[in-house]
Amino acid sequence: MRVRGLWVRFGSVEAVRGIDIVAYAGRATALLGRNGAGKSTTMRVLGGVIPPTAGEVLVDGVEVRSDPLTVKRATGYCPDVGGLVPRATPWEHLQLAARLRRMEGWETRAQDLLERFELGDAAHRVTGGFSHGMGRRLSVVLAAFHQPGVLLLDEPFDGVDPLGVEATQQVIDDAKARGAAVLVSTHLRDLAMEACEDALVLRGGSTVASMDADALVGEAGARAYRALLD
Ligand SMILES: Nc1ncnc2c1ncn2[C@@H]1O[C@H](COP(=O)(O)OP(=O)(O)OP(=O)(O)O)[C@@H](O)[C@H]1O
Repeated sequence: MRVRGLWVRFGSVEAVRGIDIVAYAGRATALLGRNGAGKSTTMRVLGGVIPPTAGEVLVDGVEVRSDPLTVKRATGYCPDVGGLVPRATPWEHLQLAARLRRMEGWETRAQDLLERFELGDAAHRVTGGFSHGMGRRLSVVLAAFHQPGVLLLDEPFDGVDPLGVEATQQVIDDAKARGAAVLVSTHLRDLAMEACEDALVLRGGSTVASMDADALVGEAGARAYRALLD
């Protein structure tokens, strides 16, 4: 996936100001930055939820504005908030996703993913009654379900317990192993550095650093990251 000069404006607010991203097959990139830096807005454009004001987003050589449906098919997107139907169960969410994508034999994978995320017992409970962490876990399951070529996870670890974090890391590893490009937006630098090879730091809608994730590991990484935020 390649993003060139992405610009997103909401009225007078310039949420994203000319970001470039290259996400490689089989690798994960962490999207970091303070509140309001433009991470979720970037993810929303890549997930096909909002159009870019300017710039180019290419997924497998297809431009999002000219063919948004193909790009949506190729991506799996876990939004930072929302995305779940309160009156539907996890199983119904997966069933709908499978039908829309004409997936054959989806039931085994659905069951396996729900169990990996310890949602097996809740498979037939409406999501309106879910805790925050359960909702996050289901959103990751839904993003990864159809084994997309681009996996977009916006705050996947937020409020998720250690077993859920482990399952999410596993989903990221599986996606990389089958050659997907993964983008993870998060405030949890340590977890991001465990899962990602590359890191991109945003500030005020622009990229302030693009680096090897190793550079942001541990105490030295925390200091380096802090310095980029000021
Ligand atoms: N729909 C919208 N209308 C107006 N302004 C918006 C809209 N969505 C985002 N913004 C603004 O765009 C900027 C970037 O927001 P965004 O949600 O992308 O940041 P973020 O890096 O994801 O922050 P956080 O870490 O708090 O989730 C902020 O100033 C925000 O107020």
